[in-house]
Amino acid sequence: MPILRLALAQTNPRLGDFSGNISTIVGYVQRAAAKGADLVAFGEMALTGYPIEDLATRPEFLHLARTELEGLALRLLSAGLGSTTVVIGFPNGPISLPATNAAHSPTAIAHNAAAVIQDGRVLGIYNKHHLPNYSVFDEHRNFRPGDSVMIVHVADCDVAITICEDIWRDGDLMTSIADVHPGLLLVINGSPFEREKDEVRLPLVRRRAQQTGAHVAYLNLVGGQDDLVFDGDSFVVNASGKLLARSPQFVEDLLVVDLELPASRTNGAPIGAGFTVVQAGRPSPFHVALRTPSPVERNDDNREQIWNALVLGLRDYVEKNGFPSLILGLSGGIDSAVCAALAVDAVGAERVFGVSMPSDYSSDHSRSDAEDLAERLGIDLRSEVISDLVAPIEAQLALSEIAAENLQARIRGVILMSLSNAEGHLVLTTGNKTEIAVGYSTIYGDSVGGFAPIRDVPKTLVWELARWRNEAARRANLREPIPEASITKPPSAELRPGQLDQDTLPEYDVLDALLDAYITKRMGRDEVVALGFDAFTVDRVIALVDRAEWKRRQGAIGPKISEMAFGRDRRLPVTFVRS
Ligand SMILES: Nc1ncnc2c1ncn2[C@@H]1O[C@H](COP(=O)(O)OP(=O)(O)OC[C@H]2O[C@@H]([n+]3cccc(C(=O)O)c3)[C@H](O)[C@@H]2O)[C@@H](O)[C@H]1O
Ligand SMILES: Nc1ncnc2c1ncn2[C@@H]1O[C@H](COP(=O)(O)OP(=O)(O)OP(=O)(O)O)[C@@H](O)[C@H]1O
Ligand SMILES: NC(=O)CC[C@H](N)C(=O)O
Repeated sequence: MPILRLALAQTNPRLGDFSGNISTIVGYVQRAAAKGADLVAFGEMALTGYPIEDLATRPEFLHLARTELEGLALRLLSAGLGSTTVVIGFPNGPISLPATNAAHSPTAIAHNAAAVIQDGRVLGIYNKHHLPNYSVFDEHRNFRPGDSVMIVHVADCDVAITICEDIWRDGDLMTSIADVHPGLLLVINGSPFEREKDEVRLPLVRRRAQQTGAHVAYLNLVGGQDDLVFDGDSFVVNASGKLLARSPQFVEDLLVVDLELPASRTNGAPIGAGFTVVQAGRPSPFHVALRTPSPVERNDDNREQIWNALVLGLRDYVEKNGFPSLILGLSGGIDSAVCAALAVDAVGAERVFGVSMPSDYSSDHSRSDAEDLAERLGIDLRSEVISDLVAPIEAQLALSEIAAENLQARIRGVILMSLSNAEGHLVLTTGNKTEIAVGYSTIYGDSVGGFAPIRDVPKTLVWELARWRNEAARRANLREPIPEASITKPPSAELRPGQLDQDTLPEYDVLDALLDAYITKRMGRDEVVALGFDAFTVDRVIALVDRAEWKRRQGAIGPKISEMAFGRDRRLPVTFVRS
């Protein structure tokens, strides 16, 4: 049986940075070729970054992508890497610019595609069949579906190529692939992280292996792109679904494996309508057997995965947008403490700046806990007392009650944005998913900021993550980054004397369970009540959630970690009458 030496390049592209992405790609092909790989695969849209959204409707962008793809093929050839077969995701648009500007056309003009490159040329292109159009995906808006099945003949083996959503759907594509009996099904992905999604992907891939009788190589992107985090976690299973090799999550990686596959049935010759067969590899030279690495030991602790996803999402937002540093208000509470710890893990303590902004109602511990946090994290902390800034506005406008309370949060927002303008920091807004759900924040106040690291993290999970992060530090014999007092104190906005969150909101464990039913599980009011929640509380919470939609529309983006994040995942009208 022939042996295919397969390399999966789990890269972190920067969207639109063709020259940076191509340098990375050439580097990975070089490393893979040095290990004798016959085939090197890159992720979905690894050339451009993913998702490209409406850039897929811009002819100039598509034309540039095509030119860069052809340039990559020539660059690989001139670097002596021409004989290695490369599969890479890119947007496949019209080769020449149309006379009229197709960006104004309502019809998609491009395919979400994978190119097969060898000997300085693009040998073939596979266009994704199944375009996801749910959750965060809008691929029917931006792409046309493909209709041909692709088999690449390489190293005496047949390799079927698919892209991400293709393997999530039963039907003709999977059946057609099974009929050809390829040795390997290669699926290149841009599959965003969600907690527990790995528990869906692996069984799905195993099922496809058994259905097609082929080994399956699942290759994912890694990195943060706006509100999405790609976790990598690429892996290979054999035809019975046994896990052979696996890349780590949340870092770039090159996974090289030897796969003993059935000999090619196509021999690179055409096999009929609906199929594209690409003759790529020459018979592979004699391989010195490779010791396939045993699959990376996975720590299935959900909290660790979520923490790492949040860190990567924040780091890549900062680095890919070129921010030198981060700034956030430190109240001594748990949300700002967790955001600060994430920030330090993402970019290092020297690039994180905290501001304590006490008011007349701030407790002593709000200051001392913020100081303790800053000291533990090794970050800069300055103090800006807000009382003298609040007083004249409050007096001039004769503000009282909620208007006066919110003014304090707004003055803090002004301070943070002013320091951002003056010193160049990106402002982090510290709102968690629970508060964002019920609108428990001051618009243009504590919701001010450019990135929201925990916007998809419910309050009860914020506490769990804080405990996990401290445990991780203890296990490594390091100092716990988050003061215990910030974890155990009752949450308070401290906008009036003695204010507690629970004066206004149900207990957080009840509230989070209720929100999970209404938001994540999309249950109706009666279904939520039937779960055992008090009907009055259900009505009140649902009303708060629905009424806060306008605030969410204006909120900063942040990493998605759940199956139902606010934003692209959950799109509801602002103006509507609830019946
Ligand atoms: N549909 C809609 N479209 C456009 N605008 C709409 C609107 N509905 C209300 N508005 C506007 O919204 C304003 C009210 O919103 P906003 O000014 O935010 O104020 P509001 O939501 O009334 O009050 C903020 C709440 O958040 C709490 N808070 C504040 C700060 C921090 C924390 C914390 O613990 O982290 C909690 C605070 O205790 C209070 O309960 C109205 O004056 C109105 O102008
Ligand atoms: N005294 C303060 N000094 C600095 N920042 C503050 C202060 N009070 C509030 N903030 C900022 O406003 C955000 C909202 O804080 P608030 O205390 O109102 O509620 P919270 O949602 O419980 O947050 P936290 O758990 O961080 O206290 C804080 O996370 C912090 O960034
Ligand atoms: N890019 C895609 O096609 C992704 C869709 C797929 N179901 C996933 O999230 O893994």
